[in-house]
Amino acid sequence: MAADRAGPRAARGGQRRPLVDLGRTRRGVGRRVRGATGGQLSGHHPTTHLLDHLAPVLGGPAGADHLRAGAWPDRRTWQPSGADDDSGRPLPHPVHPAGQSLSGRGRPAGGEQPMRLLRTLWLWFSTAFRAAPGLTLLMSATTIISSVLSPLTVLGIKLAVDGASGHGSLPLGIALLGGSLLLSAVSGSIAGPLGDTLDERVLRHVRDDLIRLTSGIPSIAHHEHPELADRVALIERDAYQLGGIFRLLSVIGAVTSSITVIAMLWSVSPVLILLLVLAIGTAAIQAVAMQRRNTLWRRNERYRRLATKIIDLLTDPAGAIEVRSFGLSRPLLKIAHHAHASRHEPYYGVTVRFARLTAIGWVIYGIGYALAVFWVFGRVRDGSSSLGDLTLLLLIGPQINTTASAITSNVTMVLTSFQTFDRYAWLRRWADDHDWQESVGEPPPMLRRGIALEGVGFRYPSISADLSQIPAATDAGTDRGDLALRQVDLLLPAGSTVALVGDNGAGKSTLVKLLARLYDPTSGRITIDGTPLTDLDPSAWRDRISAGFQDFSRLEFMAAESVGVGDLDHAADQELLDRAVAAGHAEDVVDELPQRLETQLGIRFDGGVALSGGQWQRLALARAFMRTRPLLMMLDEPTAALDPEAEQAIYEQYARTAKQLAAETGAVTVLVSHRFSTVRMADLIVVVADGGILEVGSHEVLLAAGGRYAELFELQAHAYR
Ligand SMILES: Nc1ncnc2c1ncn2[C@@H]1O[C@H](COP(=O)(O)OP(=O)(O)OP(=O)(O)O)[C@@H](O)[C@H]1O
Repeated sequence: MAADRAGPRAARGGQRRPLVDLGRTRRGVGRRVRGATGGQLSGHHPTTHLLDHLAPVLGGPAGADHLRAGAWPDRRTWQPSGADDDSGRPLPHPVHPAGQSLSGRGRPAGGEQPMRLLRTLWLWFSTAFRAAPGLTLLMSATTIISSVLSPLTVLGIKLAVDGASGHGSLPLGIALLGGSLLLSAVSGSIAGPLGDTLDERVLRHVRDDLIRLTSGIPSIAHHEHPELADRVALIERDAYQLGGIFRLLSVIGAVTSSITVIAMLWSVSPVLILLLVLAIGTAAIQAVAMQRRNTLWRRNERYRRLATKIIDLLTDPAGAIEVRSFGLSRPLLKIAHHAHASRHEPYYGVTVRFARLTAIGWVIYGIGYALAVFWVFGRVRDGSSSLGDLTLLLLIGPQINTTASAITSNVTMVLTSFQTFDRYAWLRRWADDHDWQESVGEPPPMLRRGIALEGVGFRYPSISADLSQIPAATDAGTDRGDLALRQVDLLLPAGSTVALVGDNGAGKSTLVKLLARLYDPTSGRITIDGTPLTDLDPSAWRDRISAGFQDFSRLEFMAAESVGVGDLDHAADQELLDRAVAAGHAEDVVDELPQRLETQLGIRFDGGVALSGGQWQRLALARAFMRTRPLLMMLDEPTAALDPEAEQAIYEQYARTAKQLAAETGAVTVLVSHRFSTVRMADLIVVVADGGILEVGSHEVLLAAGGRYAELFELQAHAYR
């Protein structure tokens, strides 16, 4: 069987779906395996499977023999996909490196470019001022002052030497020298600590803003798109570069000091300007190397995310059992090691290559400088230059390469910071464009007609190659293609309980997520009593939803909070809490806790207690019962971790709550379940298949119709007989 499966895969050029997909942006990417997932895994050693699937992600050979045999793949052949290998060879996957294009895939049109530049510069200025206005002004002044001080010191020495040898004004030289040394000492002593403090304030400000931006976006699309995830990770990583605006001013400093150096060299002989040119050329090689390394870091961000994910998996107690029992620790570590290597090795290659070039450059500069000193020495002897000229050249020698390095490294730093700011600005725009601010309507106090899906089609954002396409108004074709849902027309009548059934991957949970407006449909619309869901304020709508999910969160708070956050406005209402705990059949769980609802959950906290999967699920269910007037109650296989007795009790509770809510608010209860004994209690059963609706009707009607529902029901009933 395994061999059979390997055949077609091999024929497709080994393009297998990676287990951890971090950067693919084409059709089919990001979709979970549908249907017989277990079948796919069987026949493979789990480790082999894992490595087979990860190989394309890492850009290595599709097979995992090299790892199975314990042999490391030749890293020279392991260029990460999309990586800049400097060889000009075509790269295996057309990866869209994070941070290259900032609005969709293409570069912005010519007219947009200056505006974007101005917006980004404005963000740079305003970020520092918002974070620490006084400090920013002080640091800016200090930076400008210090940048002219050191050349002035040298000029002061030249004047003093010339004055002492009777060729100029000694007092002026001494005054200039003393004044600049004094100022230099003062500004130097405050610049360091102040600069660090300013950087730290800006960093904190940016981090807070990032959290606000990403958690403030009402949709969850940005958590799922690999390119977006890369960008957010890069902004977080490079946030320190968003530091004080004084860094931008230091470029002005570098320019002024180079003008001073040029003037001083010119005063000795214009030929000596060549020394500065030579130094700038060499420093530019250094700067290009730094840029190359930065580009590599950015391009290979996906490897860092992969390695981090693996380390998290290895250290997370929740995954520990599977990792250990499948013997995944070693292979996972190897993969993490390779991910790191794929990220670091090209970096080292660039570093070594450019280090050689830079060394040669500085040797040439050194020889040039020595020749210049001999030449000026000769001119002093024949009287065409003064002793002050020679002193100036001797003193300015180190200044020349410091100035050259300062110019290039400042320009590089500004460009890099600019790119980071550009990404930051892009994220802010993206958050702005996706904040659904235009949705301001309030949901009705109670449902009269119901919730309707009209021609709803949906493609997951992770499948959109282009970030600007989230959400995209694309057509829902007849072929499912990339669509998780296609042309769904369905009315969920007010006051009804609707059960969604269907195979794994049919689209049931996707429907539920759209009802909660975690995403907007790609086509078609959802209406609430005739009002488009997109017109309703997303928070106001979510305030009227209560939900229990299969993938519930284990909120390691105090037990009371873990339940209470189901309705934040009433999280401290003891009566509500007790009612919700009773409705979620979590009383036993709470009774067993040492301080009942006041107990800290989670063993990683002081005095925290561990709960079993079922106990966590009961608390999650209690959370779902906190809201008292929902318009929509969604239960997506919320009892998977419960024993059959508890499950039955919970469903009876749901039925009672659904009836009560139906009478009070006309609420719709949507239930996703594979258990037909539960499903049959629903008023309406919807059979979902391949992203569309196959059958709709009551249990009796569908059974009599003898279609897919009847088939599935019989199958399960037979299994229980
Ligand atoms: N976040 C996601 N990004 C991309 N594709 C997704 C995502 N979640 C689900 N899909 C894909 O959408 C399709 C429908 O998935 P959905 O979770 O809705 O199925 P389901 O009917 O709830 O399945 P199950 O019974 O297994 O829970 C599947 O093909 C799945 O691979």
